[in-house]
Amino acid sequence: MTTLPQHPPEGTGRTRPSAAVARAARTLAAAGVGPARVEAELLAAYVLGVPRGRLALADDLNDAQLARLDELIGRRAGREPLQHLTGRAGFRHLELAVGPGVFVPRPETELLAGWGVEQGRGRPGPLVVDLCSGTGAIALAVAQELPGARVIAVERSPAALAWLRRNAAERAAAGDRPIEVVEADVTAPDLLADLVGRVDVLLCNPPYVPVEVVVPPEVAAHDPAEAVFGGADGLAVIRPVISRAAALLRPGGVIGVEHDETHDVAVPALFASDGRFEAVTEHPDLTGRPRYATASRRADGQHTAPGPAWQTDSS
Ligand SMILES: C[S@@+](CC[C@H](N)C(=O)[O-])C[C@H]1O[C@@H](n2cnc3c(N)ncnc32)[C@H](O)[C@@H]1O
Repeated sequence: MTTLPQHPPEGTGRTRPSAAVARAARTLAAAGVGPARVEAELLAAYVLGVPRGRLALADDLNDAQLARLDELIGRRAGREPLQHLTGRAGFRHLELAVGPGVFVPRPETELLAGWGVEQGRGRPGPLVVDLCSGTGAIALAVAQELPGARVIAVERSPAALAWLRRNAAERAAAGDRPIEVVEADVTAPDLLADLVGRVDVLLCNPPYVPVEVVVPPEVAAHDPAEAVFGGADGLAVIRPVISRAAALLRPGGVIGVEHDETHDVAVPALFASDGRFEAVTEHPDLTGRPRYATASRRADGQHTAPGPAWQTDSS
């Protein structure tokens, strides 16, 4: 006969992970935070120091661990971002350090980074620039997935730069090719002056939410405003970035810019009307919402008359 292990009930110094997770999930669900079960599991796994997938096999929580989980669940119910509680955010194959003062990288941006990686393949020793780099998510993903690339990350915020430098150092210590960090305003007309006509792939996830838009509490209270809001129409950073990209890119070089889901016409139109780009394409994210626009610097390096045409990537 098989004897099942007996687990003591809560209040006796040990609590089964399943019981702790169930209670935590109820608290999060009541606060309207979610997916409650997933987040409860992630925080319980964090407290126990195990991967989420090993939670069912983990030891019971002792009183100190249970108290720690209760504290974290309370803060999450108060809308502190999950990634600030654990101090890490997953992005493609990376685990980045995050916290107050820096924008938490979002899953939808993984698509733009992946597009950049694909564009860099086949170009010998490509020069890749990540504007508005934040944690360095895009730059570091490219550096990891394109080991032959020279990658430059540009950021203005001192607080974000501290996280960016920390992540860059962590990844270099882990063996990835080091990236170069530049402190600069991406809207400056002379941005990266020594790279004019030399950049192969330029990627940018700028602040793009129109200032009047009401954002969720996690974003309003914990993402820096300068990382989120892009002026009255949301295009205040994108406009100068597109113009400067036309100077920085080599003929045939490419650019990808993430944008607000309401800008599926406005951003392609900015590329088309500049006259120095071709192959302007709008891309959806995994939920089907318009998410980023891409374009290629005209191979002849010349201007065209402003053109109206762009396409939508429906693949
Ligand atoms: C939406 S966050 C993107 C961060 C990161 N690239 C990512 O995808 O997670 C935008 C970033 O741009 C930075 N930023 C905003 N305006 C800037 C400017 N004019 N020059 C340089 N960086 C700027 C913010 O500090 C923030 O880190």
